[in-house]
Amino acid sequence: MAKYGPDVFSVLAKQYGPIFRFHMGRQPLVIVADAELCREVGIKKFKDIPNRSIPSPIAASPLHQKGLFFTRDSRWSTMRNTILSVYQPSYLAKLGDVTFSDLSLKLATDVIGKAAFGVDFGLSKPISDKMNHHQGDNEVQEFIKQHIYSTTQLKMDLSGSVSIILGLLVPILQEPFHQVLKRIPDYISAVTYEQLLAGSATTSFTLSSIIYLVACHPEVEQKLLAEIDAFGPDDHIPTANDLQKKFPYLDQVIKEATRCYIVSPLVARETSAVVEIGGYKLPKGTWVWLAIGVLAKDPKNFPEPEKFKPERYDPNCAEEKQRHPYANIPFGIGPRACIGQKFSMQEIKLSLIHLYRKYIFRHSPLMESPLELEYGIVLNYKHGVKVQAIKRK
Ligand code: HEM
Repeated sequence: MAKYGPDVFSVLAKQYGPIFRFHMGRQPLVIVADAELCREVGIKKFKDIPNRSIPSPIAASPLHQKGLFFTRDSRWSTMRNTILSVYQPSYLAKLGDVTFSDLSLKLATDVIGKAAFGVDFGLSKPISDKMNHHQGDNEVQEFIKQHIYSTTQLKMDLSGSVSIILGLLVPILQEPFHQVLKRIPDYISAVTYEQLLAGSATTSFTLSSIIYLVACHPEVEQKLLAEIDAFGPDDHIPTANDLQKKFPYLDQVIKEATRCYIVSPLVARETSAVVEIGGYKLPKGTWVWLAIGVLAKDPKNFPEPEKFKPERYDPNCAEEKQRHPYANIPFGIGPRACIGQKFSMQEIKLSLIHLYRKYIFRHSPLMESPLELEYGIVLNYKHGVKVQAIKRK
């Protein structure tokens, strides 16, 4: 099998069309790579395909199966409603000011730490502050260190055989995860840990993508800085409402960056009854994987899909008006979509506003070009996004 890398589903979609069937061993699997069909799966047929089915080190842990990702039906909906209340925009406003650090994973982990656990991990504080900061239990610090290690070091090998390509992990890579999960009952439940897992690597990847893309598009940078500067002086902190309404260009930049670098190229479901999608009758127990990474690069909806053009999301632009509403769904689709969407959008906006008020960024000569990606728990930058920060004014 050729070495495909993260674009494996684009290659398969070109070969087999927007919906194609597979078997993984005896497990029937359907891959969907078209906006309209994804809508059908996500909304119309949701009742028939409620739970996830991507094999992963997370799914392998019996403890984690108690979390939101892998529970079903009424238990899932009770849990989800409880958790959702934490991630309302007004809740983030109450958390106060967040300072961006060059390590966005630490920043994102800190923010979730405060929101989900009410604990200040202090990861993104300068070292001098950390010395004075109440660190609490050493074991908690050790747990967080392991968490950061697991989120960055776990790899899915997408260049191996089909079964590996389709998401199975080399068992040895599961070990760091098991180490982390073993510690959880002492501190927090599986559900809260899930928030940390789902909310840190994803948000950090998106922040890094934006910094990377804006740094090599001076016209975008100029427009973005103008919008941020026009909001007011540096000590004028935007409210939740300001973030939603007063930064339309920043919105476009974030949407376009999540399209160019989609953090989770696959979204998964499993049929719990016979169901018909796109003319196929799928038996109960079929895995349905939505290849949302392929959608995001579909030239029908995004002409010149490889180009970074935030203006394509301008509400007045013809491209935006004609586009299928589910053409780019980086947070998934339907009742089972990401619970942290609004929360992470606010977190990303607030971080970027703070950041661009003080700095602009240029690519470091130490960074490879083009950037190399790899699969971890979600998509990740293989060698990181390396930039030089230049102080403004
Ligand atoms: C840029 C940031 C993020 C991206 C791109 C992202 C993406 C996703 C995607 C694609 C899914 C699967 C949706 C589906 O199956 O239809 C998902 C689910 C989920 N996300 Fe996020 N996510 C982000 C941030 C967050 C944050 C900050 C949190 C927590 C605070 C979070 C918590 C969750 C949870 C708990 C689920 C499972 C929901 C369920 O099964 O009902 N995510 N996310």
